Amino acid sequence: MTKNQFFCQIPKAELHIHIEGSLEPEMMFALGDRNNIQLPYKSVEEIRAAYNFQNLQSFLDLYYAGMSVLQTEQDFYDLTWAYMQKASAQNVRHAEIFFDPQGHTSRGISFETIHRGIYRALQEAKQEFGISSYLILCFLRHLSAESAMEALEQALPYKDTIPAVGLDSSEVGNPPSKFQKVFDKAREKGFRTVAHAGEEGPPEYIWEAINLLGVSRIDHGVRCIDDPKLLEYLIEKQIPLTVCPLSNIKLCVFDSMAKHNIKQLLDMGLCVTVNSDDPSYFGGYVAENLQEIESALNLSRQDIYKLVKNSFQATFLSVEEKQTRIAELDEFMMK
Ligand code: HPA
Ligand SMILES: [Zn+2]
Repeated sequence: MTKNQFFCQIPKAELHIHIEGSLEPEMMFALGDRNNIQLPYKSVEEIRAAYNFQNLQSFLDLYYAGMSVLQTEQDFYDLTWAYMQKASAQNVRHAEIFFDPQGHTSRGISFETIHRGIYRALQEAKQEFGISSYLILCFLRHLSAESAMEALEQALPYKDTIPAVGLDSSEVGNPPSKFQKVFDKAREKGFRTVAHAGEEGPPEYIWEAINLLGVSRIDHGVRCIDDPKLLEYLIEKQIPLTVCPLSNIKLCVFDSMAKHNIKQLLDMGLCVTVNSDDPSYFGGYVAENLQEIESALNLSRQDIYKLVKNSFQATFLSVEEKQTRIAELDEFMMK
């Protein structure tokens, strides 16, 4: 088995994927044509060439512009189905998938249209590929808390199909505390919570996500390294971090993969997991993320096993479901 085959075939979970960030340039063009939306690019190559980012915001500007081609239920279905096909090809057994409804409702698209398209693709992927999945509604933190509250209200009729809410978009200047009331209401309604924190923002934002938003996981969280007390807490409570290595390099969170701190965090005993974030924009799905860190950081087979096992442990699946998937992983490792 080649390395490439190993990383594709090892059974895994993905816990940090923005479905809108899986929009490949080819589909962006096709949907633009289908919906008569003019893109500021002449070709797929030109789109790929534009993906040179200096920081999170320079990426987000293109990410929100790219979303404009998503108009109909079928568009959301096609986007999600393409991701699930890719996930199946990389033996993702379970995915917890972010979507950004405010990025679409602000363009006049109904919550129902977005949800129906995405959810239908997830149900079909369960049937066809046996991949289980959960949806996580992300609030856009550059918008107001009132706007987030409105998105939460819109989601209530779909509560049974959206087990958790999260927080994404421009981090610095938009701390978790801004959304405390929204997250209080979400938890009261039975949603679990997660939040992007400590990607570009300081460790204090990670503390706020834990103490004010009651999160079960931190998305990114790599800047916890600057706060020894926080490291101790994350280790003791085994609060998972959904780390996205290729994203961190593309958005200049680290200068190079050799300087990424994921191996250090793993060795310290944190529950770190590997994920793709926005695979179309950052140049790789979850298997490529695993393979890149393996070679840049000299990871052992045991390190890879631990990272992948953590990914199942950190899901919102039941204890029994986790055990079943970890048994499948153990069987693969013994082959
Ligand atoms: O990595 C990210 N960080 C914050 N917001 C995002 N929205 C999509 N991807 C990201
Ligand atoms: Zn993200």
